[in-house]
Amino acid sequence: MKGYLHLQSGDIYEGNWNTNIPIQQIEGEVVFYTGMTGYQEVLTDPSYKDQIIVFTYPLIGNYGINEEDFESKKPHVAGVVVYEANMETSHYQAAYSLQEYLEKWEIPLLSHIDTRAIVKKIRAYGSMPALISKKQENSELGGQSLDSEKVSHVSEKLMKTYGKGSLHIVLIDFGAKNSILSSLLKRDCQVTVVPYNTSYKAVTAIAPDGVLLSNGPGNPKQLQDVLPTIRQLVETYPTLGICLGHQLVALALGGNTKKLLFGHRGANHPIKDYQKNRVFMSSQNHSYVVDEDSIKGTGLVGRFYHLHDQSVEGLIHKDLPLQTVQFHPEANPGPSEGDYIFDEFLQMITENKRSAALYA
Ligand SMILES: NC(=O)CC[C@H](N)C(=O)O
Repeated sequence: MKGYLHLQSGDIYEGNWNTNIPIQQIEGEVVFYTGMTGYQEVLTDPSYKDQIIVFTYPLIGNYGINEEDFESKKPHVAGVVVYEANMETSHYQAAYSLQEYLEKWEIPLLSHIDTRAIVKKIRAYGSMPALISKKQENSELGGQSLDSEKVSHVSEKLMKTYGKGSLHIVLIDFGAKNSILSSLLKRDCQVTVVPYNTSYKAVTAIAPDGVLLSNGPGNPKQLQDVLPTIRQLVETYPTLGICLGHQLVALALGGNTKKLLFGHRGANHPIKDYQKNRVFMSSQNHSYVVDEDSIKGTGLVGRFYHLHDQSVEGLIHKDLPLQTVQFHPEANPGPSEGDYIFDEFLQMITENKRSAALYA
């Protein structure tokens, strides 16, 4: 049957409604992802919560969905728009086709939509509220607040410890991707994942060697309540902030964030690391960025910048063992060239322990 994508700009795109689900219509913020592969990781990355994702690569679903590459327990996107959806799969690990997986979770999949036209629209007007509907007329857009707080819906509710490694990291879960946990576990860490609103006192009771603030959905300014805790944590423990975690560190130390017109979502975003004087490709998924002018006087200094728009892609601190990145060093999907950030984080912790022992 036919299905329609209604944009807030008034444009309506006709395509095929592929999923056999009871839902007639869903609302979300429409954004686009430019990577050729990695749709399984994108669908299950909690940072995409409530977004309608347009895949720009024209053939999605070829290798199906497997049991291994999930970034969380379920998909978080509101809806999926593609040009051609492969309804069969061709991969020895495939457990579901794209269509079967989205049906299981009652997520609409629209295909044969002119995705290039939509991307041009989003690039001109920005990411905007949209509807996927079985109806062509009468779109009622904007009923649900798209800027609502989303982290509390995706963060784990209970603490849990993984691994037996030599350094103990507290991973604050704002909607963390599994790959962040596995990036630490494979580097000989023990990791305690804690809910996003865990108090400073509760973290100190765990006595970790370092703290990692995870990625997560929505506008960082919706999370004012956690900023005092983050400030205390970065003043106490070596800290790494990834994506939303990076934005929250900037806010906690007095900086500001702003929304990009259409964000960065893809697997080939070029970053310059001014400390190492090198350029590498990164995996990205964000709408918000730290405002460069706002970090003056906070102690934070820009280290990584995006080569397309010169936006801030990572910070270090003048005095504290604190580092943050806007891109995804854990990748998945995407190139893993930025994964030296995890090695630097663990090195920072080891050095911090050494100097603490020296002055004890
Ligand atoms: N991947 C993330 O952590 C995204 C951070 C934030 N929700 C943004 O869109 O900018």
